[in-house]
Amino acid sequence: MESFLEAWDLICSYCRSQITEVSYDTWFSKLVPISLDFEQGVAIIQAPNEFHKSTLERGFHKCLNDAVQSVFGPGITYKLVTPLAKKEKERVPEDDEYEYTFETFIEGSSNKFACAACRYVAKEPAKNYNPLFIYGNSGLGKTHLLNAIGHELKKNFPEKNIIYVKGDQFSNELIEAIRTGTTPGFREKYRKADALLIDDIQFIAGKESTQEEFFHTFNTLYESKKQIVLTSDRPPRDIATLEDRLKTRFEWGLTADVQPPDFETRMAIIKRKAELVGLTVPDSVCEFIAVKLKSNIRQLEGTVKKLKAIHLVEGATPTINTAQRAISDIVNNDQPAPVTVSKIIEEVGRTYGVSPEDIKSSKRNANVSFARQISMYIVREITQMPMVEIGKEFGGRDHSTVVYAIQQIEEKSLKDPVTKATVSDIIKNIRDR
Ligand SMILES: Nc1ncnc2c1ncn2[C@@H]1O[C@H](COP(=O)(O)OP(=O)(O)OP(=O)(O)O)[C@@H](O)[C@H]1O
Repeated sequence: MESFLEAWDLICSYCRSQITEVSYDTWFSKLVPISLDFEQGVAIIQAPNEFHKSTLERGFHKCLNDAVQSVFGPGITYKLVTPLAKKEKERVPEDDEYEYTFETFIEGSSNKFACAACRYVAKEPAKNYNPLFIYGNSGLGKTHLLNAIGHELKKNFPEKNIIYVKGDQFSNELIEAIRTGTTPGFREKYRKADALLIDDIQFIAGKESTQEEFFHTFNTLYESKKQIVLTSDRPPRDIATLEDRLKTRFEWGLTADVQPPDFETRMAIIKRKAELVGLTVPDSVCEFIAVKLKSNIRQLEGTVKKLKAIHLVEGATPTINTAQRAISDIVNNDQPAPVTVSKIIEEVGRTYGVSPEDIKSSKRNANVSFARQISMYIVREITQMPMVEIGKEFGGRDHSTVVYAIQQIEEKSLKDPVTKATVSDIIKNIRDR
């Protein structure tokens, strides 16, 4: 027997003989053998999701364990893992995951300036570059750099209180604090930070109370000489619905951008990522990937991980062919998820502090009606759905209500630049997510 994949057929046959066909098809047919570690005595098997994994562990542990031992002998057990969620927001360390530190960050001309600024801030917080504002397109390393600052600050100043938070998480926490009457606690938490690192600050734009709260948090921290680092997909002046007083403040310190990496940097990243997952990739294959994927480091990394998975399952050394396969998988998986009406309603609701249920309800309070009209307008704008269908999505409303709502927003956008900018920001947020 040459590979885990061949042994896997035997494990499957064993399981099939122990349980019903329906159970087998439902729970076992979607499992993927990942690797076998004789030293640790464990066979790693991938389940499609957490629900699948826990059902197997609860209901079929004995069957799977017996199957693994009948093939590999006693002493070998199994471990179920699930794939990492796409564009995962909270980092979950996995076996082949590495920390987001300066050591694992590859520098090149496209990010040299931003990286130097981050290193400086981690060494000399709140000295010269406060706030530090890093911006650039998706997948170019902003989150990585922000976390690297966090790690380094912790190392250099273990006693300091360093807070890392996403822009939308800050906003959600504030909404929850207002709902539960715990805003003093919320304020205290953020205003007591020695360094506040906020990822994707653009998500607070257009949200009135979040911006108001953040304005005061910013002032308190800035005046008491605490470091603030922000990341965004755009420079402050291009965040349309960000209040002017925040835009100005964000530009008080240093603004640095990260650009797509050049060829040499892409090559270095591919090689380093391969090294980190313990995979040898021939130079010709690295070059092939670097020529194909130019604008997103997340995709470079995904391709290397995919090559590693192919290597583990098929035992194949990476070739141009396998790289081609890995790239098309990654690029296809990286396509944005289709925009749904619920996603639009959710984003509008978040911006205006109205719940999605209220937007779809028959409530007529001014703020709810306005959020509903905006939602209808954006649904039409993004999906081009027929008016009748849009009406159905909003609690079975008549198509004339939708026509009226769209007219209202069109007129208001012409007269009121804030509405216009808010709508375009919401659309951008929805498309970027
Ligand atoms: N210069 C680099 N060296 C090594 N790894 C990098 C580099 N740039 C990005 N990466 C890796 O690429 C992946 C995506 O990077 P990251 O999440 O930091 O991007 P981002 O700019 O924050 O994207 P988004 O705006 O979509 O959140 C991460 O796994 C990160 O480690």
